[in-house]
Amino acid sequence: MLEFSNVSKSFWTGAQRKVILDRASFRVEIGNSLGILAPNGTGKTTLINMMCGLEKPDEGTIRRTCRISFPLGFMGGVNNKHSARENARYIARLYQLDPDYVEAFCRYVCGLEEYFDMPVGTYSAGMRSRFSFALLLALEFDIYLIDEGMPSTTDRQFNQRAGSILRERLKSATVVIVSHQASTLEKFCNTAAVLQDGQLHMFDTLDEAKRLYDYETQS
Ligand SMILES: Nc1ncnc2c1ncn2[C@@H]1O[C@H](COP(=O)(O)OP(=O)(O)OP(=O)(O)O)[C@@H](O)[C@H]1O
Repeated sequence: MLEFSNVSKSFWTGAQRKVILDRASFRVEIGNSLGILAPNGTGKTTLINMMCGLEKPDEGTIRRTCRISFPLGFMGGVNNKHSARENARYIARLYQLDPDYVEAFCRYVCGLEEYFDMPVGTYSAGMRSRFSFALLLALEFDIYLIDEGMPSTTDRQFNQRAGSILRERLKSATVVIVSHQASTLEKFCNTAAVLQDGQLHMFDTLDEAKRLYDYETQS
């Protein structure tokens, strides 16, 4: 379970205070995937970062009673000077997993061939996103955090391989996706919310959330 209680977060821009969350309370239960709709620039990334602990709230408490992933695409834990192989083995040790397994899994999923043994700093953006996606799938979490949908890579084989592993994983895992468009949430979420003026409005269905979101973004 992931729980926000009276959480507030804002940024001072020099000219004004940008409010992201204003005493927001909500809970994500395991088995109940949540999609959050919010327009660009309103705080989706900040919210996801608070969920996994990359960003601290100004006030309130965030309780995590299960394994919560880093956001899909996050490369903060990856060292560019080291190869995917070295990074995969190092991160496996941090998570107390078998380095041989994590290395073999990532090598198979991301299909980087000889680049898997070359420094991550030499990778293209698409190769980096394949590696970070493979790493996320190798680590097994209870709740997966996804910012704006899947990484878009042009490698069809990778998309098929990673997509089918993710679909399998999501049968037993829970996902929180933040996006500015409802179509990204449709495939994965049972419940939905709209982030608006610092409040997270929760709905039982995506259709209900869409009605508020469409009304707000079109008015
Ligand atoms: N450290 C910071 N200092 C000041 N302002 C910040 C900081 N981090 C984020 N912001 C501002 O807070 C707002 C929300 O940022 P955030 O990246 O969470 O939004 P987002 O909804 O994910 O945006 P996008 O959809 O464009 O990716 C933006 O206006 C951003 O400029």
